[in-house]
Amino acid sequence: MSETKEKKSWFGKLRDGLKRSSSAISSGITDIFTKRKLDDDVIEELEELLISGDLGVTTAARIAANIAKTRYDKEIAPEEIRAALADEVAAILDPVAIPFTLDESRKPHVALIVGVNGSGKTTTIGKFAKQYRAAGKKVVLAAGDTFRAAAVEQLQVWGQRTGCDVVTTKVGGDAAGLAYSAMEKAKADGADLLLIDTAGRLQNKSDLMAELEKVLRVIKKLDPDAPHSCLLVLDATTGQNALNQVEIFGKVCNVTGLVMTKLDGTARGGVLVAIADRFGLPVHAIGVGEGEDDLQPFAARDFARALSGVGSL
Ligand SMILES: Nc1nc2c(ncn2[C@@H]2O[C@H](COP(=O)(O)OP(=O)(O)OP(=O)(O)O)[C@@H](O)[C@H]2O)c(=O)[nH]1
Repeated sequence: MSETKEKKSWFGKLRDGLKRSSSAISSGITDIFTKRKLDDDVIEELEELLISGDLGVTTAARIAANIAKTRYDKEIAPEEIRAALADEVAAILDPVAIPFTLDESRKPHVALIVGVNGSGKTTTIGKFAKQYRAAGKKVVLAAGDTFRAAAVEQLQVWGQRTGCDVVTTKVGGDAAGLAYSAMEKAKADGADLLLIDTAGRLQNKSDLMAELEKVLRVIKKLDPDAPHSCLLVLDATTGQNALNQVEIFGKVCNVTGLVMTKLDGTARGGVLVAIADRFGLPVHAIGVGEGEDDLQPFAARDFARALSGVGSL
């Protein structure tokens, strides 16, 4: 496939995935801006539209004000507003669109994957494993969500599918001990990347903190610089709650980057803009489906255009 065709199909997929997020914003813009001058009422309506699209109160207000700056008191076509919105959103997202990179000097590069239950951690690990295996890297997976037998099995399936060894322990086993064994194995095998799955139990915060802290302590015994990455996986469908998750996990571990999953079929994709604006953490990748190829590097401008409904009419 040519590069342009590949890019186009990826943009098409992103646009389709974000359809529910973008159609409300896009048709809302048409409703607000058809045959009306951009005055204070219109600015307020635009702001409300962006808030309902999960962009967050502060971010929505700033974007609406920026768009109004050079257009006040003029009749503006909806397409121009959509394009201006895409520019504003891209300006927020551009600085955080940073791909996940493997530190080749580490053997292994240790990445801890955190996030609440069901956010898509295991699936994301599988998708990353596939990408790095395809690039010829040796990858080891650690089934650190020892509480759920299904989570361990799910990771084993990904291991088989991608040709990666999976380190497991018995159900209910010690997650920190498991992480230690996985690191020993990854080191002995000369692995390039160790992806450690963790249990996500936000409803029981103190337990979660204690367990993650223990995992971190134990990993550092084998490599004081590890984990070299701590990736927080966020489920886009949780909307504004994702902001709390960034705060809570940020208190437990030094989150180095974000992956946002389930951007397909949610109307809440705008939350990524609110998160980028508030925390400025790198967004490495986004998930737009359950399949193994549905994890894509985060492309700020494409996302901004898809979310704003540019090019979809
Ligand atoms: N539509 C869609 N589904 C996804 C995506 N990523 C993950 N899923 C699905 O979300 C569900 C939960 O994903 P998991 O990877 O099991 O989530 P987890 O965070 O490991 O969950 P626990 O093991 O319960 O902590 C699964 O059914 C996945 O197939 C995505 O980008 N889009």
